Amino acid sequence: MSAVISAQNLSLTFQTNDGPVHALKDVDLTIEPGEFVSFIGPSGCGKTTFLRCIAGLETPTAGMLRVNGMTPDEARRNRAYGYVFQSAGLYPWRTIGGNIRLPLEIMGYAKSDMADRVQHVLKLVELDGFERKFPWQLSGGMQQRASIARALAFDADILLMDEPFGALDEIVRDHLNEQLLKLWAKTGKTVGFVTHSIPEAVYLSTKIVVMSPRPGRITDVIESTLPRERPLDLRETPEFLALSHRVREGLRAGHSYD
Ligand SMILES: Nc1ncnc2c1ncn2[C@@H]1O[C@H](COP(=O)(O)OP(=O)(O)OP(=O)(O)O)[C@@H](O)[C@H]1O
Repeated sequence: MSAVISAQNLSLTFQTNDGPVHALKDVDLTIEPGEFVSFIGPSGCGKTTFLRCIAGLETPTAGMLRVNGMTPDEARRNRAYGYVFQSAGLYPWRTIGGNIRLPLEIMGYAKSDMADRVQHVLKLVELDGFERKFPWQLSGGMQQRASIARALAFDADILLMDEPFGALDEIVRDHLNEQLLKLWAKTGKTVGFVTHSIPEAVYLSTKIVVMSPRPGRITDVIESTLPRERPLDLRETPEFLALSHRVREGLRAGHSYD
């Protein structure tokens, strides 16, 4: 099986007025098809920068990065991924259906195909019936689901998600975590997911990447031992707590508390 994402000695240094910022240093990581990989670490450890490198939105200063065997730039032009941001980023003057359709319109999909795709992804995120609503008529959690639907609409096999549920309350977040796992099981996508939450990372992932800042680097890669089927109460099991403990220890070791 060939890797979906493969990074070797990947570094990215930003030149700023205050001198160089080592956002990523010697990052090595392989992500296989169908994995759900979370990136967790304190602010500034390079989580977003790494996701943006995968997406071809930042250019690494050293090392090798391949996405579906291509350079990130080629992969981006091949529409290899859908990207979900922290804020849903829906256009308020477009309906939910109109927002999901927008990338498809830009890519030149046929009208009937677009209509089918919109229906299909709305169903996947359990928003069927909301096509004609405007974003401001939906709750924060529903808006985030609509933005996931938009990222799914064009069949990219990679889903990159940058703290998509960070701004939501815990109960809504729990629900969306459950839904996301179901969606992942149904679609078989490879997911890269940035979070600050240990329970979220452990609950969702097949692999947890712990990162540390200054320079931004990977300090631990944890293969999950949890089953793929994950009811929410799995979070109270000893196995879940042991994984959480390992993530917390990793974060503690790399944290400077300033
Ligand atoms: N365009 C840029 N120019 C200069 N420095 C940048 C730029 N983008 C990011 N950085 C710096 O690179 C480092 C890594 O940033 P990044 O946003 O990837 O961290 P993060 O782990 O995602 O943080 P957070 O959890 O706060 O989102 C930080 O020190 C940040 O200030």
